[in-house]
Amino acid sequence: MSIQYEVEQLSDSYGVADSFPKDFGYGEEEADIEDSPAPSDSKPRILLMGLRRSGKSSIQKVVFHKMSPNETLFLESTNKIYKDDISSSSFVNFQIWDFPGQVDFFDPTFDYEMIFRGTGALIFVIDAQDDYVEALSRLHLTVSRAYRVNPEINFEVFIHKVDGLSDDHKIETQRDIHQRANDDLVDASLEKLHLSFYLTSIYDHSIFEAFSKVVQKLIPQLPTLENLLNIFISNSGIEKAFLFDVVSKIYIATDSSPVDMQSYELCCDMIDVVIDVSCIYGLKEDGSGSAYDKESMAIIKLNNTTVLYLKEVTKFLALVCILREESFERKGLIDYNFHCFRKAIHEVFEVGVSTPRPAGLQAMGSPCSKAVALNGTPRNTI
Ligand SMILES: Nc1nc2c(ncn2[C@@H]2O[C@H](COP(=O)(O)OP(=O)(O)OP(=O)(O)O)[C@@H](O)[C@H]2O)c(=O)[nH]1
Repeated sequence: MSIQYEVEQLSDSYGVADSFPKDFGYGEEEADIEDSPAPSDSKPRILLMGLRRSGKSSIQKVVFHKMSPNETLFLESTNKIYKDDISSSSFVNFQIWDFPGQVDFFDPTFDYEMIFRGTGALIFVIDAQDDYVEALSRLHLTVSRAYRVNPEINFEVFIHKVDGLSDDHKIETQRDIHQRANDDLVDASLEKLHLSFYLTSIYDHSIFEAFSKVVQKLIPQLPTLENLLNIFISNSGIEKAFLFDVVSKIYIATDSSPVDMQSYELCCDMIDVVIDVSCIYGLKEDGSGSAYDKESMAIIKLNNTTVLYLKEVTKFLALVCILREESFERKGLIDYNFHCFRKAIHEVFEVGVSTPRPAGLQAMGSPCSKAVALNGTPRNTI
């Protein structure tokens, strides 16, 4: 599949970036369990828990630190809570807490009440390539304790390392784990505790897809974002659009049409290409500057008449669209609608969903509602 590649934001220098640009770097801190929480610990958090060697650190490094899966083979075992505050470089304004596999809930110094009270989602990682009886027992202990402290937590189970299983074995393993985990909850009269299950691996996009679903549940503006995307694509002749968190390739929202993994993977690959090329050619000689800013955009034309179109939305978010080449001939219309869309997104996050529809959305419902559809007939959008 040959591709033509136009990148608008190319610097005139050829500084070679030795790593992901600094403004995508984010603070990392290690702390003992006993450490008193710093103010930043008041942020909602996603906890990554599970037995030793289940894959927690690998997931965090691959998703939020652009580590290649093969490098995770050399990760050292975690013996402290590893708190990764990614909000400085990611839309995901959460802290990812990577717990060491041997956390003992009965340790009096372990303040699990403080931990669970500020938790938005608890991800329990199970190594599907290993015997998971002990993992299921630890899962039950963990979620039942967390639920008693904070029943609002979203409980997510990553059935991980499925790359080593056949398709039949994957389905059988998911069914077995699902059945056993829910039977344990019924036995403990915890039927109201809902577990969500995902088949994941760091060696494909399944881990990004699963994390996307986890994060979307924690975004109160999600319905508004989906509505904006639906209006945008229907008035622009676009087939599919994803709102991506650039650093993690998590999509925080998409339009209402079904998500097929091939489209999602194509968009993830486009983000990787754009950021990697921008890291090499988009920075100044001294390595300063940003590989991604409000001028960032990219167009990739595939040889199957599909066009991938990437546009910056905020410092952390990019819109990636998939459309037909003939639709892309109306780029002016698309860019005008994108302008309204981008303005509305900024207002949604500035104003929050609790207030009346922000002006940006009204723009989507007034000038943009006169946006001429691709077939040339104006139609109302809202
Ligand atoms: N095949 C496969 N291996 C994986 C996957 N994810 C992680 N691993 C491997 O599993 C091993 C353990 O990964 P870690 O991320 O260190 O596991 P952990 O849960 O953080 O372990 P502790 O730090 O001891 O708690 C490493 O060798 C990883 O390369 C996966 O999706 N598939």
